[in-house]
Amino acid sequence: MASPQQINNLQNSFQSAVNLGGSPGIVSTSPTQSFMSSVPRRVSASRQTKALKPFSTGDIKILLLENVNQTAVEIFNGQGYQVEFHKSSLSEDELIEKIRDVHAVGIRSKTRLTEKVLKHAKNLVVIGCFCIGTNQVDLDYAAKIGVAVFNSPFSNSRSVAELIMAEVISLARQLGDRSIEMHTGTWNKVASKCWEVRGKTLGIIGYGHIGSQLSVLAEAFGMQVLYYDIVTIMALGTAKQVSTLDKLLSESDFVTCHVPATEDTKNLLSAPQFAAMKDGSYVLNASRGTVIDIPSLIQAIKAGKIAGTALDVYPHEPAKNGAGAFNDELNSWISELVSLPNVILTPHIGGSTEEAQSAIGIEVATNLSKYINEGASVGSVNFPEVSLRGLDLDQENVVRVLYIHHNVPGVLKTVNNILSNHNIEKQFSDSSGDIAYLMADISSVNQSDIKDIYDQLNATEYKISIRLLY
Ligand SMILES: NC(=O)C1=CN([C@@H]2O[C@H](COP(=O)(O)OP(=O)(O)OC[C@H]3O[C@@H](n4cnc5c(N)ncnc54)[C@H](O)[C@@H]3O)[C@@H](O)[C@H]2O)C=CC1
Ligand SMILES: O=C(O)CCC(=O)C(=O)O
Repeated sequence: MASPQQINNLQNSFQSAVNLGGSPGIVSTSPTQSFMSSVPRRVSASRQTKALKPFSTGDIKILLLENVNQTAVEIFNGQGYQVEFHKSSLSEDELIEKIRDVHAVGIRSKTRLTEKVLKHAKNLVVIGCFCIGTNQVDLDYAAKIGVAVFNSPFSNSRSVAELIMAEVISLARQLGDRSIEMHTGTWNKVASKCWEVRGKTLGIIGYGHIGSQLSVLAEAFGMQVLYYDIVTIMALGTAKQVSTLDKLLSESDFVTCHVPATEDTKNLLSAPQFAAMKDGSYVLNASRGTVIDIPSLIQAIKAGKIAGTALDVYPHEPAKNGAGAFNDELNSWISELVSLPNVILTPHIGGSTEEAQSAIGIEVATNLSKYINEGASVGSVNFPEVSLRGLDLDQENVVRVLYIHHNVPGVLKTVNNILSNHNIEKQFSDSSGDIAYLMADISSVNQSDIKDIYDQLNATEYKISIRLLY
């Protein structure tokens, strides 16, 4: 586990890598019982900017599920937030109960934050997906209720790429089967249908962060790389982009999926696609369980068309670790799948390495803290990206207004009218679809003005949510 010093160093390098300014101080969400409490301000030694801090950070409650890395827990504790940590995901009913009062929730890929669940969140400001995929969250609904969602777009990409590379070789050499045989006392020294990967073609569907990392690794093993993507992407090394999925399928010895879960990628590989593949080729999936039609894959393996598969993700996955959790009640075809030769199954561990988890913990917890403390939404996946530079140390009586609103004409006029008794030091506004986000630093604000500003903004017809930081 990383030491506090290592976490500090990693956090510092993360901050400078993403070039996020601002103060590391303590803040809260909206005026609550501690709204007027005077808390000493903390100041960043390095940036010399004023820490925004409206009221006690003890008010900020963070719910962390699915064994989010301890680096995140330490960052949140360091901010003075109240952290509730769970190793596994929760049932929908438990989640609804727990999400009611929290300001932030941190999840990985299992927890479904649906409209039904989010409707029960009364204080929620931000969601952290401590992973790459965000399909488990209703992003549009979250934006609609003014909740920003952050993820970690690439901290585990290398880990996934390395796992896939290991599986490509394992499938080619039937390592899974040989190992299972040895565990049951069977010595089966065979070379038939076992291959080197050198000179073979790897077909990558989705040439994003993971697909492109994998491309480099595969070439280092002497493989040729083809990729198919819906956007034109510059090839790394001597990889070649192909214009159709069919071309990739018909020319590849190994086909691996690295696309997000969307309506378009649902059953991207099904019976017709398996039929289009080379005889004796292999299929790998470490993206999402919806991307491959597994019953059709089972038929293609049984027919001898596909020589093996490595799967890390499934349409339904157990909520927690434990014996017996992966069974036909979860997905009706599991016993059929496990009975087939050269099938490597892993429990969604593509991104599960110490390096990836620690980096993800730091990245997402830092972004969440910055959003809670300063309102900076840069890097959010469902929100307009807005940030303001930090306040100077000597600026007194300054309030930062965070106003999330419907993207309709007339808002700026109304809001600036409300703020017009004060000096607007700086202001930034951006929109994304129906949602817009305005940040403004206003000066010459007395403590007694704050509640009045809040009430006036709260009464505007366009408002989705408001926070005032000072
Ligand atoms: N097994 C695991 O533990 C992990 C799984 N993942 C999954 O892998 C997915 C991919 O991750 P990244 O490479 O980081 O994402 P990325 O967003 O960097 O790349 C995805 C690529 O897929 C392409 N794409 C989208 N729809 C497509 C379609 N219909 N056909 C072809 N290409 C399409 C995009 O244009 C993009 O280039 C994630 O969305 C996540 O679901 C990510 C990390 C860990
Ligand atoms: O590690 C996890 O829980 C999820 C990994 C994953 O699938 C992702 O990052 O999208």
